[in-house]
Amino acid sequence: MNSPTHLITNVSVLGGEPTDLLLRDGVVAAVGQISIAEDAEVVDGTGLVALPGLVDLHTHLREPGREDAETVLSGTRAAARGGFTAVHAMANTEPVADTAGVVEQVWRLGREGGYCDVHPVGAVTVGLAGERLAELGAMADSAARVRVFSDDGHCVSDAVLMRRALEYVKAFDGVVAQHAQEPRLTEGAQMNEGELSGRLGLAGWPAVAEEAIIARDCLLAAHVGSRLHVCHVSTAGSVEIVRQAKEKGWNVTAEACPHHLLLTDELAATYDPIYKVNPPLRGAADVEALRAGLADGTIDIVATDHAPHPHEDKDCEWAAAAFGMLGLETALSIVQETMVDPGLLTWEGVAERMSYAPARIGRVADQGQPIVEGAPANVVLYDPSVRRTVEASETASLSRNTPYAGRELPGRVVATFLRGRPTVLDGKLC
Ligand SMILES: NC(=O)N[C@@H](CC(=O)O)C(=O)O
Ligand SMILES: [Zn+2]
Ligand SMILES: [Zn+2]
Repeated sequence: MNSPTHLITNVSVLGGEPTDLLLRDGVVAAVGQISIAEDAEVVDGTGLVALPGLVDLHTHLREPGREDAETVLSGTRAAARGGFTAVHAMANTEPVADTAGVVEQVWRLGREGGYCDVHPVGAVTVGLAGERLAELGAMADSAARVRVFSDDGHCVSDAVLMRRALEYVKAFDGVVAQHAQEPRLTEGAQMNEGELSGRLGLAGWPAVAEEAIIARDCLLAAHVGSRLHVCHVSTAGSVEIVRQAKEKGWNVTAEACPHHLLLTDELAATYDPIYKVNPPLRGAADVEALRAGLADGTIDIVATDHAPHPHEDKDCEWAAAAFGMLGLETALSIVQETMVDPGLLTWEGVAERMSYAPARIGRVADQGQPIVEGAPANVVLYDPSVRRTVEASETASLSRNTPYAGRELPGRVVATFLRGRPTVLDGKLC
């Protein structure tokens, strides 16, 4: 696609001294003092931070099957508004993304939309049923070039299947992304297990149900010499297990979600299912451990777990409501609030955890690169100085289940460029 040349003036690349950026023919054509570029559209970058296009390793797009909740198009528009230039689309669609045909369909829809690259995640087991391995090799060899495999929404709880999946993906340098939830320990679980779940009369989801699977999978990954990625780490104990695995040199990576960096289980006391998510919101000590783990690199990345649900699946009593919350359009603001503003992460650190590292883990070759001459022009312009009140109705998502409605958050995505083409300008979708 031919895109106009853009000259971004006086912008701070990753928090550095203000400079100019020329985006031409899909690449960063020049960085530095740029005096003239007659053919360029000028974007005033004063006060803005330029970051590499964000890469999400964990997004639910709901197409095929639940197009009432989200489509590839609506979800990638929300992604662009959040500063993302690539997302990994989770496999728990209807039908499940467990064949080359389905992953190619999702990949193609992403290309047609043009808002954000879509890298489909392949299911580990047929139908997410946890019984037989899906055709991992065929998905890897397909046009979608799948490298991340996950039964997310479900845990691959059978240790033999998990071992086989870890062994199988080595052939094409893939990774198994585990939704760590021991099923027997979480039957009927509704919220974090603790004093509060007892008081509220909601069945508890204990930390050990997450930690036991993470510990097992780290051991399995080490045993077969494969790559493991841990989805949505939510407890202090999980951070500790991942830290130990890394100290042993095992090939384990982990993600934290914005909501687990900000919100705690006390919100369940509202009985408002907007706060119902899997894994559940945990305690303040867990939030603190996640932030510290993300700061020191134990937790490699931030992933949104953007999980759209239509109002009929959320506007009901807590026990009947679906698990999950929106995340793409607020992720960067929450990372600013919880990590950058308190001094736990620099903008350089944000680029690592929201762009470079997720692209590396997902083996996305053409994204997650520093903003230097010759690099693909995947760039976000972000204004960290403003504050805004989140309005659920303003989302580009087809669903409205943001837990931040009415909350004031810092920062705003001003522009997003995908290979030099603006997907967002002046804060508006192009
Ligand atoms: N996170 C959630 O609460 N829900 C996700 C599934 C998942 O990520 O496990 C969904 O698909 O809705
Ligand atoms: Zn999950
Ligand atoms: Zn998920």
